[in-house]
Amino acid sequence: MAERKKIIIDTDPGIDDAMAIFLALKSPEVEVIGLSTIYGNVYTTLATKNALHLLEIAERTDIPVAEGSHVTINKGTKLRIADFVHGTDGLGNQNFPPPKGKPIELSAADFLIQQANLYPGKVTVVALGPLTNVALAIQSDPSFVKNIGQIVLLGGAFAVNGNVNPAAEANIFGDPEAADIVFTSGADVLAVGINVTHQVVLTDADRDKLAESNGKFAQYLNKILDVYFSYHHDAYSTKGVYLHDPTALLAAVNPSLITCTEGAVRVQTTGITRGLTLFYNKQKRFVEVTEWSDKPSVKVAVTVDAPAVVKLVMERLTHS
Ligand SMILES: O=c1[nH]cnc2c1ncn2[C@@H]1O[C@H](CO)[C@@H](O)[C@H]1O
Repeated sequence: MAERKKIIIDTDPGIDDAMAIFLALKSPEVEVIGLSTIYGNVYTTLATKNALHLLEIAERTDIPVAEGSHVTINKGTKLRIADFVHGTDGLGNQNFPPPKGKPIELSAADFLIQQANLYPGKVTVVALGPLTNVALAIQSDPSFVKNIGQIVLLGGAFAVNGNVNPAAEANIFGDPEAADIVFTSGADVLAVGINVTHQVVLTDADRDKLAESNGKFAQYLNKILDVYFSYHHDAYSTKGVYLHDPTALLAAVNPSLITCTEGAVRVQTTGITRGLTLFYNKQKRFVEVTEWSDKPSVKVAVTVDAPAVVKLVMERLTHS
């Protein structure tokens, strides 16, 4: 059997994060070597508690959790927390007991650096929240960009409206400066934006199937999904929920589920379009030097085999 891809999930759990984490643990193609935490759907302290809790539910307390930044890369403390999407506890207002485990001593950024150094070119970071930890790793270790295998990130709204406002998607909006550092770093980056994840819908009928399954993960997710479904029913006119984090995770597990284009991405950091991701396809040679001119290319997902993603999510989460 081929060597399993080592992944670290940088996460802000979060209902769809919980799905992605369980999915990763049920994916034989990958080995989860750690979770690192970040604010976004919840504050970082709660993200760490939730990450530990989810590993306890999965009986995988052998996997280390590294706590990430509590502030943005520019030390900003006015964070935008999406508790209205995930519940105040981030996990569908279920009042789970606190986890028994503790995070490791290393910070998330130092953990990412350590693991990239330990397995050069072999570690994929699947970043499911704002990109502060990844940007900190890039800033504090000049060899991180070379040592990290790939950064697969859920973020951006490429040529479509955002979900925070018409310009910005939530993870990029959470720390636009960090996102711009990651996109322009020269690392092997694959961005999966909401232009793609909005095509991947878990329907009410799928959820009924989860409810009927005796699987441990299916039962757990069925409970926490209520809040996520209500939010989607209110905010969008879809009959179901968007599978943001599971889609990004599966793009890392099996890249053939998506197609990509390549070019330079910059992030707007000021004004009413703060958090906007702007992709340049490098087709036209502009007369002027632009803010994109000398920037390395990244991959941006453009299509997804949505039925295949939903099928994998259902299969792997029901048979547990
Ligand atoms: O309307 C929203 N506002 C803020 N965050 C959202 C919204 N919808 C989903 N997410 C969360 O942000 C990421 C995708 O952008 C996902 O992690 C999702 O859970």
